[in-house]
Amino acid sequence: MTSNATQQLSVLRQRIDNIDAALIYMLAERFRCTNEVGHLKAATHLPACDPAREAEQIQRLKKLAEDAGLDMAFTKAFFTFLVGEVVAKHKIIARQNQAK
Ligand SMILES: O=C(O)C(=O)C[C@]1(C(=O)O)C=C[C@@H](O)C=C1
Repeated sequence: MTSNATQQLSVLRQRIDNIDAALIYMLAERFRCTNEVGHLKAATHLPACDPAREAEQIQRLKKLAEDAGLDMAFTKAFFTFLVGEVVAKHKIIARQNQAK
């Protein structure tokens, strides 16, 4: 590898590290928010999962992904994985509430 290529790789990796840090902080903030939703749902006996809301979110994300030039299949898979984690956490909160 030339020293120019090494320098370019280093600059790109620094950008990647910054983006990863932003993603981690954004995800943590999203989970803090969904944690509040989980407590609200448990207290009001709402189901952990809301398929109608998820369908709306996927439609919205489809438009955002198109505009941003992000692959829709990846976007949907990532969203499905993320919401699956949220629903699992909602269910844990609901069980903890029932045990009180
Ligand atoms: O909005 C809700 O009702 C949530 O529980 C949050 C959330 C999400 O992570 O965006 C998670 C589960 C639901 O099925 C829909 C959306």
